[in-house]
Amino acid sequence: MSVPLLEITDLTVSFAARGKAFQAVSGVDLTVQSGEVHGVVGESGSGKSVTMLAVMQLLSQSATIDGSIKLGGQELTGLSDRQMRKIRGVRIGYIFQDPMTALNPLLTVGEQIAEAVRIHRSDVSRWQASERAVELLRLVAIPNPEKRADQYPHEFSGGMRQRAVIAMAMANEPDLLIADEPTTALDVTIQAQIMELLDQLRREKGIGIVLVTHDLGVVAGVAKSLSIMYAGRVVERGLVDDVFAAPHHPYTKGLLESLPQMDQRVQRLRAIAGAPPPISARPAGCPFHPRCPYVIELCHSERPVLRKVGPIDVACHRAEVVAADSGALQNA
Ligand SMILES: Nc1ncnc2c1ncn2[C@@H]1O[C@H](COP(=O)(O)OP(=O)(O)OP(=O)(O)O)[C@@H](O)[C@H]1O
Repeated sequence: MSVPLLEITDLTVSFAARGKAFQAVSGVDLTVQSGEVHGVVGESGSGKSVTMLAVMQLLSQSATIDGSIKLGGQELTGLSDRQMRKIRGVRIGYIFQDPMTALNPLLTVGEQIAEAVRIHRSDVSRWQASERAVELLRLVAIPNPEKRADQYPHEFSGGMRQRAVIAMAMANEPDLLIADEPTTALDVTIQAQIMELLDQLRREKGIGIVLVTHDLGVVAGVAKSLSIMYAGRVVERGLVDDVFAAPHHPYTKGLLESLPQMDQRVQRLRAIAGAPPPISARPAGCPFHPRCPYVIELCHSERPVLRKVGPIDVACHRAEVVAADSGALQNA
């Protein structure tokens, strides 16, 4: 097998507060291959963004990173700021949640994309960069890109703005695109169009994409593999088809059951009761145990580690029972 595009091994990120260190992310392993979309899914506070910001080395000074992060085999932890600048925006493109924070309201969209090109390429003239901006707007299927390049962000709709941000992230033909909740602020139809665009970039450019989201439904159509995060850890991972066919972790099963489905037989959606724990108060044993319908005594004291059950890696003492229930539901 070729070298993975992104290989995170045993990543732990801690934040210092009031003289103590709290782990936001603990022992995370994550692998993304070129040409695939990998979904990273979990509720707010599960550590998705912290993991991705660790890859970009954009975490605050109070963060300590342990473990290994390799891009195409090259270790990123320990690189200087100067070295990381050559990786950010060039080999890795990052799409933030809210396009308005990524766009400067005072510059035209074309100027901003051109700037993203020129910041890393001193050999590109102003004129060439403007041409490239138009080309990139065309790549992300913005109609009439020559005219659109001269407009300001407020003249774009929400979906168009997100396309412009994707164009900016693609400016230097990165190998990896990290999309952090790229469709949260958009309505469902536009969401689907943005997902289609990301999938098209994957197919045409062969890039790897990490799609960060709290919504399992978003990854369903576009990701090949996924990691489910809870309380700073990966609790389940595998191919999307396998996980959807029979989730092995009660948390994943809960996320799936709270999704609206087209062929809805169960009329009422079930949300997972309770809330994820804050980093300062993560429970002993399995971090999900206070919310888990499958909880047994063991879960209070012993934290389950990821293990292989069928085609899936899962961190749950009761994975076999959960999988059997999930499979039974599918076949009902
Ligand atoms: N700079 C920081 N200092 C202290 N704690 C932090 C810092 N940044 C993040 N955290 C904590 O780390 C945990 C994980 O946060 P993270 O933003 O990665 O979650 P997330 O899964 O991406 O959620 P969301 O979907 O809300 O962005 C949270 O409990 C958060 O409060």
